[in-house]
Amino acid sequence: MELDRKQSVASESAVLVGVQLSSDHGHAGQRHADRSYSDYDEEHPLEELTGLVESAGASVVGLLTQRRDKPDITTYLGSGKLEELQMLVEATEADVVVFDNNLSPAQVRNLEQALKVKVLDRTELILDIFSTRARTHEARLAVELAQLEYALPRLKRMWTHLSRLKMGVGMRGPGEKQLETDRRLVEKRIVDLRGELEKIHHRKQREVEGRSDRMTVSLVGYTNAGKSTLLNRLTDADVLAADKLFATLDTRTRRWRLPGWGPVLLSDTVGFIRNLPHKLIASFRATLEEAHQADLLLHVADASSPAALDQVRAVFEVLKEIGIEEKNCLLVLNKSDRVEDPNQIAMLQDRYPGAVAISSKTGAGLDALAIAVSDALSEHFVDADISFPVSDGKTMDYLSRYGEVLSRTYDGERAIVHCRIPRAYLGRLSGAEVCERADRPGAPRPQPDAAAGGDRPSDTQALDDQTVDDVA
Ligand SMILES: Nc1nc2c(ncn2[C@@H]2O[C@H](COP(=O)(O)OP(=O)(O)OP(=O)(O)O)[C@@H](O)[C@H]2O)c(=O)[nH]1
Ligand SMILES: [Mg+2]
Repeated sequence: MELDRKQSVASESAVLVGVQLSSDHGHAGQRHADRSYSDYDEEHPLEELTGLVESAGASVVGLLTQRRDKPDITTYLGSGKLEELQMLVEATEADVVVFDNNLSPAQVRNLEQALKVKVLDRTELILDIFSTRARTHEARLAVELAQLEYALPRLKRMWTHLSRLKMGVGMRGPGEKQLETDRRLVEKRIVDLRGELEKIHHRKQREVEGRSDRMTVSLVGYTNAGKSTLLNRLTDADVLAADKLFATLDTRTRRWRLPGWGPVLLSDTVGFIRNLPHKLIASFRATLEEAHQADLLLHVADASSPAALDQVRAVFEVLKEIGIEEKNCLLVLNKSDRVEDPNQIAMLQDRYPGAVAISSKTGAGLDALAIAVSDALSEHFVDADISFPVSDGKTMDYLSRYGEVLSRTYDGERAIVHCRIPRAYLGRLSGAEVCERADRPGAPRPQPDAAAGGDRPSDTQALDDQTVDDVA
């Protein structure tokens, strides 16, 4: 069933509204739904919303902000501010008003009546962006579920929309009976979608578990931080990276040959955002399965953003919400080439010791990143001499494919291969003798880049990168 929601904002002109609430107001019920503003927001209150609106294909023609203790129950804004907004909408001939806050169905209805244009809140805007980006079957189902769950309490309003559009103002809307039928249809579809997504999630769980003998690293982070660009850079993948919020909605996994260690699996994931609607996170559970089961999370942050600290915090919050905050996690400060304030990186590293500064664009810092990842994963690897009959070509192939072969010697009929390989892979070797080296010197150090800010480690260049899981 397709809901004719008419909520897409593509190619429309938008006025943006942000209401800054005192952070400690005790307005139960609405408190959690509202986004909390930070110091950064006070300076650039609508910058992120502008990015979202532009990513949705609309253009911003006006901005309006207000500070309030708590939202007005009928229109969110105070009455004086609402008049100001009416004038702004008229003057700019805007098609739509987008709120940075989350609105109740009644508030949207009242605002639309007063303003005579479509009104969207932050969640609806994010859902709109997601719906235009979803490519895979799974992502489409996840978005549809989130949209319907959002729409259910708002069905009446949608009908009002349709009646205005199709029958003209003043015509009678649908009867209660029609509304009830629709509500039941939507509820049924929600149940079906949940069931279908649950099945996909189980399938995905088994799929990811099936790879549990491989080292897996997941890229997570704020939307637009550069996760896909980093994946592309490290693995020669061809994943869409774009200066848009929520460019990636589907997980991709590629093989990354970690210099000195051998290949690990690297996965891209959907970006996070402050106050990501809870239902949306739940719908994308299957997509986040990789991150759930990863041996290491690379938390990619845009270090050049003035909001970097807030964004890092927001990502940690979402990780907590989806139950994976305790994971082994390495913070990656990306876009170092664009950082203007020389203290910015130091400030972030001070706050998050061990964070690695890189540029996915120029390749600077990728050697240090490889070392940090090797260090973080080193407990999972063995450094060993593996001996097997010379005639056993299969074992040789296996070691070259899954490990990092450092030397090969022969002793009569036996080959002895010095190799670094994930410990879990050893179980697959039959007929080979494994002698672990006790004096393992920690994680191996790849050669430093020739020039600072130069190219990525040469070891990653001549790879047989392989698509492990292309869900497109
Ligand atoms: N200057 C600079 N730009 C970068 C760097 N890394 C990524 N970008 C740019 O940042 C934008 C976003 O990059 P993506 O890789 O799509 O970001 P993402 O984290 O995958 O974003 P979503 O999929 O939307 O969550 C693109 O325009 C990239 O070219 C970097 O190191 N330096
Ligand atoms: Mg991406």
